[in-house]
Amino acid sequence: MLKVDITKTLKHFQLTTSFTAEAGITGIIGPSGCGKSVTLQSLAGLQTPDSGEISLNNRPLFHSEHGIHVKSKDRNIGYVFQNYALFPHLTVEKNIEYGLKGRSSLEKKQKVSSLIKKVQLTGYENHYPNQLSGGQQQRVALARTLVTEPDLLLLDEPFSALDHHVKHILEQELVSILQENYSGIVLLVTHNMEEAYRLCDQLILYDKGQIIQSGKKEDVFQKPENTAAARVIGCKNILPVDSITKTNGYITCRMEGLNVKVPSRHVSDNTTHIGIYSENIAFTKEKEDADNTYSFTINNVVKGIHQTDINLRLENEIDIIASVLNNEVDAVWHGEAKVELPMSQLFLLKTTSSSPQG
Ligand SMILES: Nc1ncnc2c1ncn2[C@@H]1O[C@H](COP(=O)(O)OP(=O)(O)OP(=O)(O)O)[C@@H](O)[C@H]1O
Repeated sequence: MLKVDITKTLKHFQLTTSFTAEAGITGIIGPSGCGKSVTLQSLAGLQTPDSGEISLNNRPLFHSEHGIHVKSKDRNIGYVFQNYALFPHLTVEKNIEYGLKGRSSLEKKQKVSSLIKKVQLTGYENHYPNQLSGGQQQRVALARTLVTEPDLLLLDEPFSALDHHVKHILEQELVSILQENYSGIVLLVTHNMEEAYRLCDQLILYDKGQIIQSGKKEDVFQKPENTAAARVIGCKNILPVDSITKTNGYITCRMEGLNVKVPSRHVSDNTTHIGIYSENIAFTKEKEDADNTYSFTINNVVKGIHQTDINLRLENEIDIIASVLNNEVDAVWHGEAKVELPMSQLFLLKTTSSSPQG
């Protein structure tokens, strides 16, 4: 198990992070510059926290009070960087072999050739990095790390340098390479929500150097707890609540004169906002006076390849964004539909100290 509890003063804020991670893929997600890479670098021993402790499988790697700071090379942690950082003057084989310095020639040969097979680079042993595609370079970087049999594998935006169309394939490749060849702990840094959801088991959400939520990925995406977490996971509608009334079985949130009903099991004393994914907003003709159903006008429409974002103004002048499939846009535009905020899709949020109001 990895245990982390560290602080480090950065340029614009203090990184204060405390979490544990077990075997499987744990994703660290958050906006650009929120401290994700500094966290990985601190684990790898490339940056030194100001205080706190880090241990891996009960072995202390860093402890500010006990003066422990295990050198980077002695931590048994593998690190795959954003740009793979392969040695340009070394062949695929030599790049992978690099991590095995000091081992016998026979061991090196066996381990390298086994890894080359596993990451499907047979035939490329004598190629140089600039003769490989982005995906092949990524596999060399992964092989170079896995060959050292690390206890912890750090992946910092491993897909950011790749074209969109190969990303999906390589993601699945990465998952199957890891499933077949690695049983340790993986920390994956990304700011791509879809990627995080597809690849990770557990998630840690960051904002300005703080953990704002963590847990099983399904829970984090389905039940964001605060406005900052909702923003990080890509919720486009985070609406301020003026007051809350509890009634039997549900609560009523008042927003600028509009009543929104929410199941009471979600209630929390310090709720400040309601959130709903734009994809979960519904349009309805039948339920004229149904709960959470409102008239609207359309402010503007942004058409994507498959999906359109419709910026709506509700009857009380609150603006929300609804995402609909392109072939459903006409029905919304020309119909006499009302917009519905389905009760089961709403979540109540509190404001965290690190998240801006509104
Ligand atoms: N040693 C350091 N001392 C002070 N500030 C630092 C140090 N290292 C990094 N920073 C700053 O800390 C902030 C967080 O950087 P970090 O690279 O961890 O962000 P990130 O979340 O990984 O961002 P991105 O997603 O863009 O890679 C940045 O403003 C960076 O300039």
